[in-house]
Amino acid sequence: MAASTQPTTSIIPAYKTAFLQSCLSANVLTFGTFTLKSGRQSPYFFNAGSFHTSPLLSAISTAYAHTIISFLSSHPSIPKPDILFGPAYKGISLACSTLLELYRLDPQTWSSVSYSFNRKEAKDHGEGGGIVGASLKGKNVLVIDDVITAGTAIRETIRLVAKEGGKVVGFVVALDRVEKMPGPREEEEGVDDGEPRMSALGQIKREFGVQTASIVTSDDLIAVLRGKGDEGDIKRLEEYRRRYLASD
Ligand SMILES: O=P(O)(O)OC[C@H]1O[C@H](OP(=O)(O)OP(=O)(O)O)[C@H](O)[C@@H]1O
Ligand SMILES: O=C(O)c1cc(=O)[nH]c(=O)[nH]1
Repeated sequence: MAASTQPTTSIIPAYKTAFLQSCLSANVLTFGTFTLKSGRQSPYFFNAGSFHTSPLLSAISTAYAHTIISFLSSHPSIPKPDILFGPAYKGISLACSTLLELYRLDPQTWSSVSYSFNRKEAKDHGEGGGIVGASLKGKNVLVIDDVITAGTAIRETIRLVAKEGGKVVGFVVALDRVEKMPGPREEEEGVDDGEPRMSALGQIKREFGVQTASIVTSDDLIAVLRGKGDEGDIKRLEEYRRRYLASD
């Protein structure tokens, strides 16, 4: 039989399209000059805090829940998580609302899973300590966060979970900015040396053996923005991406 000459089309899952639409309606992407956690100056910023109404919170947690379910089913070696952990601050509401959505979709699997998050400042009265929700001791922890850029936050979280006696078994973000890891010069002086480097997400996989997934990447966001956003904003975004785009 002759090979088909039809171009192959990839099917985008409905939850991903719905999530991208809700990113547009929530104006989750803003343009300007933003100093990131890594110190990079970015012309765009993904603000997960924009998902602050019930329909938007439901849209983002539905997208996380479907991503997590397909992530776990495509990585059968990942042990069943005991905890969904959301790093402060933005991870907090995301972990809580996503756990509810996972329970709604599959109560049998998710009813025994707890949420947990850290305090940025430890509390020295009442229950005290730096963790709110379930204890991490001896637990398999699935981390969910809003965005990954240079990977500083997930490294801090892996260290924190280990200090609390748990083990990070997976990491899921809404947006992978697909940016390269900072080199030594960037870490010391904040200056990019122009060398190609692996993405923060790829490096986390390689260094810690932690499997990762994202709902969308910056490519997906740019694709939906094209033709809708301001030309100058998109041009600056693309210039920035050319500079920091990861090699993997
Ligand atoms: O991959 P990275 O370079 O670490 O950047 C991404 C991290 O930066 C932000 O955290 P931040 O602590 O700034 O924000 P928040 O308190 O608003 O959650 C964001 O929520 C990610 O956790
Ligand atoms: O790298 C960051 O700090 C960062 C980037 C981004 O797009 N959104 C965000 O909340 N933080």
